[in-house]
Amino acid sequence: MLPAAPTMNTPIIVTTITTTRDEPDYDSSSSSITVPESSRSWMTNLSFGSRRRRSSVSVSSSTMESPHAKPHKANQAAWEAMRRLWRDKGQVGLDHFRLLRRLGSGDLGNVYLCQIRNPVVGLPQCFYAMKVVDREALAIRKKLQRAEMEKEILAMLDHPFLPTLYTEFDASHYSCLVMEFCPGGDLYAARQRQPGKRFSIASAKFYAAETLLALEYLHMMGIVYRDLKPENVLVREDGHIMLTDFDLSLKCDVIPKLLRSKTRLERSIKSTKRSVPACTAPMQPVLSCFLSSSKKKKATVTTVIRENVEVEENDPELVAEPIDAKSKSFVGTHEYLAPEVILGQGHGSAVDWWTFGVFLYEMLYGRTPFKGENNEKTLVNILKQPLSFPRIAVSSSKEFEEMVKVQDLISKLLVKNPSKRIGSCMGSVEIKRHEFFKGVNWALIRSVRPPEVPSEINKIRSRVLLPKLSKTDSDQPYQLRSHHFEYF
Ligand SMILES: Nc1ncnc2c1ncn2[C@@H]1O[C@H](COP(=O)(O)OP(=O)(O)OP(=O)(O)O)[C@@H](O)[C@H]1O
Repeated sequence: MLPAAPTMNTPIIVTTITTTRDEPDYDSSSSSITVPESSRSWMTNLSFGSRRRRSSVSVSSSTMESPHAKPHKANQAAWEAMRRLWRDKGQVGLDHFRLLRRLGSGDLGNVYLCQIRNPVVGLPQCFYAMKVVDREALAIRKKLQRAEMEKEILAMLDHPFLPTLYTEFDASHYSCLVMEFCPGGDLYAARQRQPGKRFSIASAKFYAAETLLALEYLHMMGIVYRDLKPENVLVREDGHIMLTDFDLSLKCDVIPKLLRSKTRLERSIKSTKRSVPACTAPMQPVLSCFLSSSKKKKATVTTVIRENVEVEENDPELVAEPIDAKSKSFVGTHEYLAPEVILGQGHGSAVDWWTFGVFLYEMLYGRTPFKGENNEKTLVNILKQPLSFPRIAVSSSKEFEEMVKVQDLISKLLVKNPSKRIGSCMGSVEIKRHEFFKGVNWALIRSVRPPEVPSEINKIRSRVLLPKLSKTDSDQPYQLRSHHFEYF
């Protein structure tokens, strides 16, 4: 039977019992939890097995003392300002920041726009996004470990399309995470602004390509994201994307593999007999360059070569996909849930390729593929309904060809059986090779001009016209209490 489906604006009460492993510790004390609806996101987890407690990562010491820990950000003014603040003050706390506006609220806490209180001489005044979570409140709601998992994951990340955690500290019973600020809103809002509330194929391809690279990196780090949707893809100042919100992510071990194309020997064997699938890699490297900084050793790839296999490699490919990850948690957003998540039979990294298909579909068609009249019907549709595409007008034969290609890719992503889904075997490599992405320069995509660069007006709006912190704000649960407003 399907789990109880929540309706909009009502709390979700779910009483599913299952066992999990590799979970970031959700509530295990009760078989029934109430999850307030937050945006379109919801989550339930009911873990009764043994769970590993994860210790919180001290970003303050790991990243700030070592500015090279985030090489992609090393030249950023925002990073440099934070590094100098740390160096000058010896530690960073809430009173070093001026909180300007509330940017948004989620299930775990509030996110504020902020600046360093005393500008660092010689550097531009930078904006930051500070996520503030009330640890005491989260502990009562059995969600503290979700917040800790998010912090742990954020501390690991160093990628152009993922958030940088500049610093973190505690203030009383609040945990504060200082991250990159994205002034361009999210892709859900951006889609609403498009003609017909749909992105053009070119725009969808751009956003999908950048999102794919972010997911690829996460998988290499052993992180199954599990909550892809346009609302979680933010737009940076330069128009490129930043995937955010890691509180539903699953962190697990990943053993990277180096796949090579067929050798002469294998090709001759194949001509007489069907060979093994490509994902049964004959070589298994131990890769350390993708490990978190705390585990980082030398960035080396050691290749273990299977005996009796001819060593002639043509363009070997690295595949680091947490294929063996297994979770039975019921997490995600209704319209984006993968069939295996709904069935509770255990899911792994292939859920991200399913959600990637839904994401691509929504960007192009302005709605998700299996949406029903209510959440329960949506879940039934996901399990039973065949995929279909609405007819939309195309203006040229080139656009028609592109539409055929993207539909083919979506059809391969939205395969209900996860083991037959594109990406489930070799991860992002398979998807990047699809005809739809032909011509995408993956290495230089950061230099491509994005479909929309948030205009100066938008930037000013998001900085100046966002709702001011009000009495109502201060009265809401899980916010900084009034005596903390002196910091604003
Ligand atoms: N770096 C950022 N720059 C700008 N706005 C942000 C940033 N991070 C978060 N926000 C805004 O704050 C809102 C809440 O943030 P976030 O989704 O991280 O909170 P959450 O508690 O994890 O939410 P959820 O309930 O979806 O899990 C987002 O919807 C977004 O609008």
